[in-house]
Amino acid sequence: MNLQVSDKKGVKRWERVEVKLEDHIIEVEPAVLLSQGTKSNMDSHAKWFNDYLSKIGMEKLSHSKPLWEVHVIKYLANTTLVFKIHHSIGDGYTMVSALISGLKRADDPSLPLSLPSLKSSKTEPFANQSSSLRRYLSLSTSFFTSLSDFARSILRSTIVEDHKTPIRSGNDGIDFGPSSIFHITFPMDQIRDIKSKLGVTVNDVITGIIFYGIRLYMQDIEHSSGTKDATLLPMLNIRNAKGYETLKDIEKSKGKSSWGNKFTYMHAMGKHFHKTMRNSSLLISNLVGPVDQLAMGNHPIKDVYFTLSGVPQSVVITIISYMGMLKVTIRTEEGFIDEKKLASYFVSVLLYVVRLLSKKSKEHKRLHYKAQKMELTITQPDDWHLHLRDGDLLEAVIPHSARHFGRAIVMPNLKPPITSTAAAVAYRESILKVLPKDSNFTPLMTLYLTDVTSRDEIKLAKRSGVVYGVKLYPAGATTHSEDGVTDLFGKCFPALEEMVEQNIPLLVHGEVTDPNVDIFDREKVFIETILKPLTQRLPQLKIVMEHITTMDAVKFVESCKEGYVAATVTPQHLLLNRNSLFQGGLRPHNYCLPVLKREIHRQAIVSAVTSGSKRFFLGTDSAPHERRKKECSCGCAGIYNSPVALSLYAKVFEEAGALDKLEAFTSFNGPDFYGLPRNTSKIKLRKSQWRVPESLSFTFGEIVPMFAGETLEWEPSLI
Ligand SMILES: NC(=O)N[C@@H](CC(=O)O)C(=O)O
Repeated sequence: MNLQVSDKKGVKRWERVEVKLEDHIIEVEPAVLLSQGTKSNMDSHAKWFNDYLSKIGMEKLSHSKPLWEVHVIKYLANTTLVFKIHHSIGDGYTMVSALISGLKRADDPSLPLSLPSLKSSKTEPFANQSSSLRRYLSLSTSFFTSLSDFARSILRSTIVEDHKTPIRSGNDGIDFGPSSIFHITFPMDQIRDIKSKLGVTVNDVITGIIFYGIRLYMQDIEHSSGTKDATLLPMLNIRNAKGYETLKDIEKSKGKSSWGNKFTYMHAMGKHFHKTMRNSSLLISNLVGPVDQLAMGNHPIKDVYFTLSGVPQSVVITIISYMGMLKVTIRTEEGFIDEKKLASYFVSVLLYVVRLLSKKSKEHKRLHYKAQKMELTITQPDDWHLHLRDGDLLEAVIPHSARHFGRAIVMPNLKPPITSTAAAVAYRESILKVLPKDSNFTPLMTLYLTDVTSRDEIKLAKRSGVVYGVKLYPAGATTHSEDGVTDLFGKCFPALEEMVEQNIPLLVHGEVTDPNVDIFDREKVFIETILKPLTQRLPQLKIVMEHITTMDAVKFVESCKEGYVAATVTPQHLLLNRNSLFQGGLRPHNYCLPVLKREIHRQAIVSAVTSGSKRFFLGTDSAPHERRKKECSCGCAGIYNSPVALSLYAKVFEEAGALDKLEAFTSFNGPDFYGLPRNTSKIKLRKSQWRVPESLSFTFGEIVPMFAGETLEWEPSLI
């Protein structure tokens, strides 16, 4: 082993020295520290381990001995080895080769290791299309893959410094400052599937996902950062090796790859490189690891990852594949990055790409279907979230729902609210009384949950046969929610337990009411602080998360057990983003609660409903308010969409190339979740243009419908 020494003239050279193992092997006993552990040993170990990595990352290797250390950490039955190796000894490829040389396959030590392919695939269904996704993914790496481009980028960032952004603090001393490390794991199959569909490389896919995720994160933290300079420095495997070589082969240079730090060698401007790193925002490095499980002696290796320390960036991303999984390790400057949020963007982007591609492949089949089908016949839909109001307003709006929908879950937020079964029965009578003649429309009633709703009331509701859900309005969240819940986990808990017994779903307006929480974050915070604990405490409770508006809600619903948690989705949250509130001026008729969100959230919801998942179904949240109550200094929240809802849902599914999924969303998933029979009658959606009226006039005043004055393409009619 060599040690770097300087002679009298200060010239540096390597000198061979004897290795004293005891100077390099450091045994650590975290168990001692764990005696002061907090809530659970596992958590405190993870925290301890993170801090330990941060600490050893901050310590420079001693130059009085060869520049490597192995830290041996024993925790319960597991042993973790941390190899800390100076970059002058070798680059990642060399080091992993060296490591692998001493290891064998866990299943059969006599078999050679297999590596996944890095090359772009031959099967490229979308490769000939000018797919923007493909261009985007390959652009993000090919930008750097030619040496001249890379050199130019190095020169550029040697001189020009990136802006300070949510991913670049620009602080001095990040290199050896404290850091946090966290991981995300992606299945390689998913990455490979994207790679072959787009005809790009695995590197393209990974870097594309990370680059896009980073941009979304930046914009989320500070919207204006979307236009700021942020240079991504990918240090991808440039050896193009077909497989890992043994240490001996590399040493004898028998192999195609030579020992050493290839990365620094390739970029002859090594001395500029540190500056380049300092001026740029993000470093990504990836390695291909073996597909098979490795073993050290008789001990199978569960997990492998690597990271870089002494790097002057606030975010360093290192990636290695192992046993069919891609382990992404994200090392961040401590206290500067919201790592959970960053990780959730990477996951969301991956899911988004997967969905988009699966839709695209189905689109091929559907093109024919779409061209031919100028008329769709589907089972009559139901509306699983509807405000019918009472009195004149009820009489005015009921024909619009009754015309096309078979049933509707009728919201109880009247003045006063429908808090008892007796009130629900009476409200139902008044709805039936004003139904248009010959209408088969069936109102499904709901109770308004309050802090005093009793177990007996829930039992009565079930026995009545007309109540199908209990609505949770957090007090003060939306229109007529003043009498809503203030103590869900306390005063309301017996009623919730009874709902489990009676198999009555809880219908949730999912927003916190804390005025200190930004209005655009209220759904997300509600999920974290209310819904997640609720599903943990009452896993058998059926929950419908009403009118979801965010990617977070999609992820939450998808993470829950199917059949227990579902969501309704409105036309406005599928078609509009928050820009629609301010287009050319304030747009009160696009104001509803939960308020419209960013485009990325809209896209996530569209992907979710058009994916064919059974967890999402139609709920218009059609909420009529008189024009004068919307166009005033403090306008009501609520969009009136009953007359246009079906046309708009059809538009969304058509644009997503998913018309074949429309019927399940409008007519199957809802009754299946509620345990009710599907409708037997049919409706027709004809592709013909019709104009939405500017407003609807009644004796008491006007209501402005959603998309007033606009032309829509799908026209529904009962058969
Ligand atoms: N959606 C709305 O913005 N308003 C609804 C109540 C609700 O569902 O939040 C209403 O009753 O007006």
